[in-house]
Amino acid sequence: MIEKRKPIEVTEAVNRVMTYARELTYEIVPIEESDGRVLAEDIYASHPIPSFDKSPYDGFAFKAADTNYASQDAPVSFEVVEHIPAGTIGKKTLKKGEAVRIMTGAPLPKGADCVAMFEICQTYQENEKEYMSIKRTINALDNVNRKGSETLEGTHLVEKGTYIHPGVKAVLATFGHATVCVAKKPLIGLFTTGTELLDVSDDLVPGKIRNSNGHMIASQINRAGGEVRMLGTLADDFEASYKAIQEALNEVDMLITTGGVSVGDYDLMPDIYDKLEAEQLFNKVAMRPGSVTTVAVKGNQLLFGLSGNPSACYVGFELFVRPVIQKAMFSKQPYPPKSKAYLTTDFPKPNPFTRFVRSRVVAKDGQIWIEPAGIDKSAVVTSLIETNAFMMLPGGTRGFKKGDKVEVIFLDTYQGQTEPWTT
Ligand SMILES: Nc1nc2c(c(=O)[nH]1)N[C@H]1C(S)=C(S)[C@@H](COP(=O)(O)OP(=O)(O)OC[C@H]3O[C@@H](n4cnc5c(N)ncnc54)[C@H](O)[C@@H]3O)O[C@H]1N2
Ligand code: MOO
Ligand SMILES: [Mg+2]
Repeated sequence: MIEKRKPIEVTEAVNRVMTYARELTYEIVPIEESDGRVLAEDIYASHPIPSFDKSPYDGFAFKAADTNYASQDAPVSFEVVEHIPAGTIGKKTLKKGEAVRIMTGAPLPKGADCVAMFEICQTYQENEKEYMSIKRTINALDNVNRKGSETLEGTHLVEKGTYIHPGVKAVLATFGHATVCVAKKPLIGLFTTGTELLDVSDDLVPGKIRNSNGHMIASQINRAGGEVRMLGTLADDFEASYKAIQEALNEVDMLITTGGVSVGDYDLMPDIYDKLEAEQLFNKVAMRPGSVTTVAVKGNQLLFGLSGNPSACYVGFELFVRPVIQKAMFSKQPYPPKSKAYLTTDFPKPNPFTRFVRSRVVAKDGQIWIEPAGIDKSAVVTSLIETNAFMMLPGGTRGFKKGDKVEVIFLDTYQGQTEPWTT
């Protein structure tokens, strides 16, 4: 008789794991290499934006008061005393009746307090001098992009733990961050286990399968922002596996194994954890797939024993490993965001445990819809092709109907949420 495992709720399991999640360290990289990294520092505005009063248009700058009596019948004329391209400071201080020809982005000259676009100005020459006339009044500060109007100096703009995407990068460049302080990627060791596993380049032979979990999890680690150390495949041999895992722990921040966590004769991971004297946080979770997911901790290192079944392995990673990676990289929103969507089709399966259906989410006619991405079985790999979300169906329910509103957990996003969602 094997020992019967006691399942715990998913939220409880996530919370137990997160108790051991800790922030790691940082490194400095050139801004060019910061895409997809995570900020390890808060970013403040080191100067106002704009940093000077500037023209938002190609046109003329002058004193607004000079147009007080301008009208269709009584245009007001200005002598154009200077041209100011962007990047150039005007030399003149404008006097009454004078204007400068100014380009978008150029600083307003001294004495000017407004801009008029070319389109509402007439230009002409007289006695080799350049003039501009205008037929309407302009108010002071009209068409002036004021210093600090976008951002005041000292404003807290980007929070430590933010994923660096093109918008964040633009702000980093704006404030002169040629190098960026980013979270060091947590180094995650990865073993696949199973005597049945072939390498991706091997020919298929009877009874064996190619190792898909290794490449899948490596890809999930990369997507989550971690760094993977591929440690290879372990045959189902206790001593060799124990030794390899023990040694690997010296080299990585955390360790993932796939397979060998259930109750089979060759499922060695539980005994390996025992021999390592690692404390098992749980070995059964009230979820499908991935119920056999086992997480242990040795010292301050987490050991994730993900299921061997591909879909279960995939779900186990997203629910338990990804938030730990996010936390390691200073994220204040480490959990995948949850919302609601409408089911496109009946889902008649009863759910004794909380079910995480690999699903495809689409926005259609102003609503979010969700549908299973393929066969809903733990051993299935092909349903992962179109998976961009999990449909989270609560335990104890008897199936759902087309049009029902269900909970959805998004996977293809770098914006997480602060609190763990509850099942
Ligand atoms: N008597 C019971 N049997 C099983 C139970 C149970 O509760 N009682 N749970 C089932 C569930 S649920 C799952 S999920 C699996 C979990 O199995 P393991 O995590 O122990 O994984 P393995 O036995 O090593 O492999 C399971 C399955 O996955 C294939 N596999 C393994 N590694 C890979 C890989 N790297 N790439 C692709 N496929 C892989 C392996 O060949 C097996 O078919 O246990 C059930 N059994
Ligand atoms: O761990 Mo199993 O995936 O629940 O099917
Ligand atoms: Mg097994």
